[in-house]
Amino acid sequence: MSAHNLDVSRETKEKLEEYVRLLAKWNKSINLVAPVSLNDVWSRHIEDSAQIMSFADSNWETWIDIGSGGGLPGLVIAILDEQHRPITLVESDTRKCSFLRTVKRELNLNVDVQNLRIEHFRGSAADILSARALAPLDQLLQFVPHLLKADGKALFLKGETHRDEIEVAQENWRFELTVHPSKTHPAAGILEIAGLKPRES
Ligand SMILES: C[S@@+](CC[C@H](N)C(=O)[O-])C[C@H]1O[C@@H](n2cnc3c(N)ncnc32)[C@H](O)[C@@H]1O
Repeated sequence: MSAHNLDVSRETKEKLEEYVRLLAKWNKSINLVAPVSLNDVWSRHIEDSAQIMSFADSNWETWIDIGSGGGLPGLVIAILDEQHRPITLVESDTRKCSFLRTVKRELNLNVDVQNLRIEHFRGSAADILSARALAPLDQLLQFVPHLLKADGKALFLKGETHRDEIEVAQENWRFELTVHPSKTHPAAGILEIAGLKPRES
């Protein structure tokens, strides 16, 4: 897999390639991704992040990515979105935020990097909320009422435990759920969640 397998414009391919170059460069001093995963960076990280775009309604106006780390999926979405709509990246680690701001500047991306814990974020709710490798679903859902509009959609990239996580979360929450199989990991899934309500005890 390389940027050349993605069906995007030449300019977008060049931005993705520059992002991958910066990720590999900064990863020598900050643990943005597991070093070994860089051997397969296009499939493990870029394609994995990019696949969630097709689950977002095309008319979304604002997007929040929480626990962005090295920008996965938030920066990949910002690069791929040819309408350059605003994306907020919430990340508590200051050094990772320096990386996110460097990529923003170098690639001229419409992202707002918020260096704080999600619990302290006081910005407006968004149409789309995303997270990858951040926390179990039950914990992620606690952030949704503050960060997602009532008619918005959450897209969570989950690993092989997602079925168990859904069962636990359903004890506390009611929600509309679609599980999309991951294109990059056979046991992984993308959880598309809407209409979240706390379950009454
Ligand atoms: C396992 S990493 C995943 C990073 C990225 N999403 C990815 O898939 O590579 C989790 C990230 O969430 C950040 N994080 C953890 N708890 C957070 C919180 N409460 N608020 C904001 N960021 C948080 C960590 O600093 C870390 O960068």
